[in-house]
Amino acid sequence: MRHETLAIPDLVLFTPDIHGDERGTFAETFRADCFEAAAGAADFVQDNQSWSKPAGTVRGLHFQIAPSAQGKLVRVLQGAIRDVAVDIRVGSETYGEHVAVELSAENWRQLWIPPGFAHGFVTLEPDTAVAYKVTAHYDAKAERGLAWDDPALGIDWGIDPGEATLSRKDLSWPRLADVDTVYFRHEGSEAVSCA
Ligand SMILES: Cc1cn([C@H]2C[C@H](O)[C@@H](COP(=O)(O)OP(=O)(O)O[C@H]3O[C@@H](C)C(=O)[C@@H](O)[C@H]3O)O2)c(=O)[nH]c1=O
Repeated sequence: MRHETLAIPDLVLFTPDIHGDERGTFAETFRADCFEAAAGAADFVQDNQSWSKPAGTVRGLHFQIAPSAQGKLVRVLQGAIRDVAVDIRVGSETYGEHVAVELSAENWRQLWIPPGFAHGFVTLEPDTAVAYKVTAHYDAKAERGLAWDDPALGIDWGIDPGEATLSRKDLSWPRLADVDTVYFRHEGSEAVSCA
């Protein structure tokens, strides 16, 4: 399992080693020891999976607030996504900035998004299945979101906004500047190397 930190260093991109033979492929998709060495300890308590029919489906931008704040380890089982994490930790040098990474069934990559980020993705292919582990249970009362097309966030989703497929809920989230509650504060953290 290889890993790299991204432009916002608390985000970690993992790439499993793929073993191929005449039958197909094998990969370790999660190693607690490697994860902890790269990103710090996390207690995953729930696995989620979504399937999106049309390409151009946008889910997000989502986060849960305390006491149900979630870290998420995201990967793609089928198809491809542009996965986006927005830093919403007040006091962070990268507050309001985001990282976008392509995750696909083909590249096997996984993105670790710790608590303190809003998360969303757009599907780049029809019939895309996304799986992710989370560090806190689903808590509908703690669900919050940001407008996916907030111009201040400057996210390039790679699609014509008129062609995006979104849930009604995801069309109603506020822009970041209109959120006047501090949900997360930045507390410095440091990624260490995976053995
Ligand atoms: C997220 C979630 C949803 N649900 C239910 C609520 C609802 O009836 C249905 C669909 O929920 P949503 O519309 O929120 O699903 P979705 O838009 O796919 O939500 C997900 O989006 C991505 C971007 C994330 O980051 C996730 O954490 C999660 O928020 O599933 C659960 O039962 N458990 C869960 O953990």
